[in-house]
Amino acid sequence: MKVNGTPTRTIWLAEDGHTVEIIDQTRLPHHYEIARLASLDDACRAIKDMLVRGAPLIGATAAHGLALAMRQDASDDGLATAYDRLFATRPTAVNLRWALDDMRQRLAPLPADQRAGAALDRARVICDEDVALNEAIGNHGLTVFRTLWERKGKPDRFNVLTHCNAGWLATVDWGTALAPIYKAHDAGIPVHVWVDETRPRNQGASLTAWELNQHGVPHTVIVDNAGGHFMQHGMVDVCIVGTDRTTATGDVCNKIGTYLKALAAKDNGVPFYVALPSPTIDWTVKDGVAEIPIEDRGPGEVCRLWGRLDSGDTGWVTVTPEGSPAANPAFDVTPARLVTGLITERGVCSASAEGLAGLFPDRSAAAE
Ligand SMILES: CSC[C@H]1O[C@H](OP(=O)(O)O)[C@H](O)[C@@H]1O
Repeated sequence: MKVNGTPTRTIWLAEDGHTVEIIDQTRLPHHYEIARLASLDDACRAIKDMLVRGAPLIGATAAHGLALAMRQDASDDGLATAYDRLFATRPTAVNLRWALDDMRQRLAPLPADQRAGAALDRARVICDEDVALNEAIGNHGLTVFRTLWERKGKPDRFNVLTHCNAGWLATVDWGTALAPIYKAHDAGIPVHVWVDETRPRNQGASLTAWELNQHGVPHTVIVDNAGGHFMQHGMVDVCIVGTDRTTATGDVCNKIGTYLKALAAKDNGVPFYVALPSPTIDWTVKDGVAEIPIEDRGPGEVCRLWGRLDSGDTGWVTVTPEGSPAANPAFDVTPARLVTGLITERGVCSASAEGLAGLFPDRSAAAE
């Protein structure tokens, strides 16, 4: 996508041909800053501290982290250590495991002196494939949105509600849940987006709103608790979210609060779609609530907010009393029964084992 009219991605190879540059998402929306990753340590910190975030981008950054690690220590021990350190950064997004497993199985058979080059080549392919997957999701999602909009008589405003940030900032480019929004907007469908702020890290207020501003998409930032109210009043035509891990049976793990949005959508007859690139499917898991590890990011994100102060400086504000405990599960699981459909790069299917097996017979069979 574009930033101030200039095409860009969220992660790219620096001019030196081996270090990596990223958009530092902890500084948005008030500062657009580029950070450089030159080592395995840099890549681990970028993922853990959420300079980069979003399941596909976490995977892409981990792939580049392995490539940086192979320049430092391409031995078998070096590969194992890099895999383990990157894997330990964040537990929920399955793209992290997918990318690390993909890289390891390609690097392990190689002589140590070939690993750094091969890792960089593969990391580039993972990034390019992510862009293609997401644009395909955008195209399939456009068809869903156009059908819904036409069924409503082509109103002069087509209201889409989204949670967290599953835009191009969560991927290498295009995004997943926002890709259909961009495609619909560009196709002339009068999209308006209700942007859930998404406490505690405010990925919606800080990142989705920033993205939509950059692309000129009409939107309104709302508190997380307002979505059900707008649905009750007929002001939401469709919900679309991303996912960090979707099970082989269609249970969807996503940012905390997604489950509550899906419950409200079900209660109000609002279609609830999930944008799902196939590397985010965990074919080894069937019961999302029981089996998906939910990251706990600690009380600090609940007790403090980062933003621009009235003075114009940016900084932290504490919003809870000293000594009040806080709980901070970063994700929840929406059962498949609450999901209208999964929008994948291969098309749209029901949130079910049959639906996913129908689109991905090769992957489903391999997981049996
Ligand atoms: C397209 S994946 C986006 C996904 O990742 C976000 O989590 P985080 O910002 O903590 O990495 C959120 O769950 C989004 O839906």
